Amino acid sequence: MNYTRSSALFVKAEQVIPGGVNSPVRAFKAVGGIPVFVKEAKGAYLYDEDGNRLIDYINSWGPMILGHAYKPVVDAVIDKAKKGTSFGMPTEIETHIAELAVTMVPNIDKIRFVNSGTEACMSAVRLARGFTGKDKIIKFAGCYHGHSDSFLIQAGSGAVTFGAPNSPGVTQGTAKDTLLARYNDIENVKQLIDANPNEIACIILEPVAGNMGCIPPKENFLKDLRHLCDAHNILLIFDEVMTGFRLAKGGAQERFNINADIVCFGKVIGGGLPVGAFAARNEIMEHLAPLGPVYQAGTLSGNPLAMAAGLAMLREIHNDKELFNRLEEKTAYLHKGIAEVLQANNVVHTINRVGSMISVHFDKDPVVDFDSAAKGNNETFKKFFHGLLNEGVYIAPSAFETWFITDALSYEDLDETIAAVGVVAKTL
Ligand SMILES: Cc1ncc(COP(=O)(O)O)c(C=O)c1O
Ligand SMILES: NCC(=O)CCC(=O)O
Repeated sequence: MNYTRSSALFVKAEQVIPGGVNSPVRAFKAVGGIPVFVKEAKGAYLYDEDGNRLIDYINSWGPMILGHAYKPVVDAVIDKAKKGTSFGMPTEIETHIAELAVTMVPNIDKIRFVNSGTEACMSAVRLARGFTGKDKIIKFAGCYHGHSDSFLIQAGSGAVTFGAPNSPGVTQGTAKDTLLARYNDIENVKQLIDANPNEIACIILEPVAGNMGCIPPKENFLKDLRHLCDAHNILLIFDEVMTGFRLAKGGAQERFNINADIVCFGKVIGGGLPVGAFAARNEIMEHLAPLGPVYQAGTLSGNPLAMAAGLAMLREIHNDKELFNRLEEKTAYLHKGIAEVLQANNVVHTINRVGSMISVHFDKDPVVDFDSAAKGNNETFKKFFHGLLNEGVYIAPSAFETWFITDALSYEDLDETIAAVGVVAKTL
């Protein structure tokens, strides 16, 4: 593989963009080397500026569940763009996507659209505080809820990849209201609740963690959190920015049959355009401006292009009865294939998978929380990453990320990927 043009473009970008990237996870700092510059993408493939074809397992970090440049989504955006790109006034399409989302997702009456997952989670916590009249929140080490101040406390994803899970710039005043728990450890959550009686507004979590690799919730973890929240007048917030419209039509709530009080969305709901959303029952959403006193706003919120992309995407997902089965089967096939070749080459590993989220960890022990994820051998991961890139397979340049499987992947693509892992495994 030749990356001459990517290298040249990166040098130029570094002159005018910090680190040459507009989001840190795109940099290759944790694995070394030069980020690949994309020229275009179609279906399961990226085509970079040097003319390389890569099988894509990042998929824009989740949104492209049906593949890149998916025709119904692209057509909807082109059609809308011709009619004006932003009005700052209500449009009918906002109601259409809201109606569809409320139909697909359990236990929500109303949904408010914003521009990113960060905004969705930030607003959801403000709403929970406004609704309960309490200040503190519980979050889990290794979970990532975007880059707003309250969440950059032992945050996962790029924050941990680059060694700043507690970012400078977050004030002590803000940090003291975020209590930190261990993922999958219900006793730890109980201790925090007991130590802060009547002070906790909400517990926010990724119902399947995807920002420290993929970590499934242990049996009963979500159910026990639900019971604790009910017993202590705490709102349960599911951050479904990754899992929403990916693990099932109704996301993790449907898949695990647990109701959250507020649900956050991003990624898939925008079809690849900048969209986030948060949703809840009427009783909670009535506290939001202009109905209630909790303020939240946005010049570009509900933007017509973003709503057109999101609506086209949700319609496809809603109408395709077999989509989630296909995704599950493809991901299970990949899981089995990778496990076999790593085992055959005596590479110590653990693979986690839920639905179409999967991650490979270079450690023999189960990966169930942040500490066990951080134990993975990063030197092996670096070789694995670069080895796969050299074979034309693009995974996230960090061990603290999940792979996202797209329906555009064929079984030939999966076989090619497994063969590439086989080649790389010999070098680990
Ligand atoms: C679970 C989760 N929540 C929130 C976010 C923040 O979303 P965004 O990057 O759109 O701000 C992300 C990813 O970025 C995420 O994975
Ligand atoms: N796990 C990483 C993400 O989901 C977000 C990507 C970004 O921050 O650019």
